[in-house]
Amino acid sequence: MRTILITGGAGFIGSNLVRQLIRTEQYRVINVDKLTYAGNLFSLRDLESSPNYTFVQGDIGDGMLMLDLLHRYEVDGVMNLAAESHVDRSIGSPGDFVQTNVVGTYELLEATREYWQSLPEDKSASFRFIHISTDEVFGSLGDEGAFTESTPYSPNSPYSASKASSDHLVRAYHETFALPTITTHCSNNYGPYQFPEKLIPLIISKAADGKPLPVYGTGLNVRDWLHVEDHCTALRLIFESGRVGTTYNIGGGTEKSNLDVVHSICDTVDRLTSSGKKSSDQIEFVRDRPGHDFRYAIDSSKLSKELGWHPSVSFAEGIEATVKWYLSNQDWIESTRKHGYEGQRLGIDRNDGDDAAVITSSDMTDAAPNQNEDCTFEGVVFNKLGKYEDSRGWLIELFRNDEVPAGNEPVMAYMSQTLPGVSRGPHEHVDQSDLFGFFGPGDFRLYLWDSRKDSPTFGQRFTRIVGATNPQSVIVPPGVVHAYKNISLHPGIVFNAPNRLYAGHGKQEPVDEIRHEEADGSEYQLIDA
Ligand SMILES: Cc1cn([C@H]2C[C@H](O)[C@@H](COP(=O)(O)OP(=O)(O)O[C@H]3O[C@H](C)C(=O)[C@H](O)[C@H]3O)O2)c(=O)[nH]c1=O
Repeated sequence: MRTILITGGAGFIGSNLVRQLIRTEQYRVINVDKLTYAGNLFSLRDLESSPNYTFVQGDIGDGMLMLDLLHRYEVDGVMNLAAESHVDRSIGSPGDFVQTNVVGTYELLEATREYWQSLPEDKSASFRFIHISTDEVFGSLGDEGAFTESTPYSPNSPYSASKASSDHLVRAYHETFALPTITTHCSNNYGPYQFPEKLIPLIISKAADGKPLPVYGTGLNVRDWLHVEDHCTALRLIFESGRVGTTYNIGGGTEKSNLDVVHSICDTVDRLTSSGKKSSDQIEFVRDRPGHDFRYAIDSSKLSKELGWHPSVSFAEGIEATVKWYLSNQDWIESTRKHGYEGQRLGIDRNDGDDAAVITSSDMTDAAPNQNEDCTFEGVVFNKLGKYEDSRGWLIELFRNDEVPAGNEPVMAYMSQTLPGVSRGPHEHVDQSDLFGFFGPGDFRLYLWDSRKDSPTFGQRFTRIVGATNPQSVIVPPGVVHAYKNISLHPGIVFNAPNRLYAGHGKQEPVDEIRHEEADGSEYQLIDA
């Protein structure tokens, strides 16, 4: 039995690979994963009791930990799947990609080199370092042709540039130190356990929930779809018999335009849910991804000739099984939400430079149906916050007492930071009105409920996305229950200037707050739509 250290084994491809390797009963797997937003131990709960499976939480950038694990478990090979992998996120926060994909791979290579050089000859000869990369390092194709192993690198996104950099490091460690490395380049994977920010799981979830289906640009961009199970089989074969110092392309041989993929998903969702609706009516063409590669296609003939690998799952079977899996694994989808991602658009040009999660107007409609409607609750006043920018930075006027409606003039001010996915409230005040400022960093979903029995809008709810992408102030009068949740990927800031002192003069009086957070069966639930 060989022991493999899999990095990123709690991610999409990683967790499928861990499961496949354990199933063969020929491997012991040490899974080291940092558990970022995309790493999910829920994906591997069926393996928790397996004697051949060990999980360690850790970062590939922690070279000491990597070295310790390699020695402690007497590892026979490394398969490096730890990576930041979402192109849209790399537009908002390229630094995370450089850190994990470039610096992390370097630290892992260094630890592996030191360990490998300490091995006895027989063990060092059979040792392998497999680096899992992407076809995106080759850039974009026109209408014709396919990427081969000799296609020159031409990465277009911070994501693909960071993967290309890591590929070069891996190659250099082979050329310079003779570390037995192999690099693989795969096309777009799909299948179970894929984080629902990627096209296929995103569209399945939104189609099933009756939400708008965002298609970037014209929808004519082409991807070559590879079922994750086929990808993992190829990785296993390459680990066992691949030629050291070379690279292998792994593609599904299934080129499809994004629009075709979305239509296939819609048809499958409609058939499987027997809803009688036509999900494709929900398709919305939205602003294109910056630097959007037009077409990817992979020539896997080297892998087929040398190792006899061929994809075995057709797109028709694969998409049917994948849609079924997502429809019947709602608990897994829920488990991905704890880091605050709820299907919002990522990766549009940043408009104020402070947040990766940037939401377009179409997402706002999607996430909060009344985004563009006025709030009709008496006394609730929204105000768009203007940002004055110059070469030094920006300035926002949060309120002016010559503009604040009489009776709401602030007497104190404070700011709070709220972590991604975390909410504050719901609560209300008997006497106090709040004057909130949401201007970033962070985007918040603000919830208001009118609980004033004598109000014409009594019992109604209003939600709006406010913050970095939609800077707004809002006055919330007494009797209006309010809550907000940070729906972005970074800590967010909220300003508040109430018209009453917290706990009164000298903090000697009762706090004016009716809290509904803990109330059982409360009507004030933070439900998104
Ligand atoms: C999320 C989303 C995507 N798209 C388009 C953008 C692409 O043309 C296509 C697939 O997008 P996705 O982000 O799922 O995947 P790629 O950008 O092709 O990259 C993926 O495949 C390679 C190999 C990797 O290496 C990446 O790690 C992996 O994320 O659908 C939309 O039209 N709407 C959407 O909401």
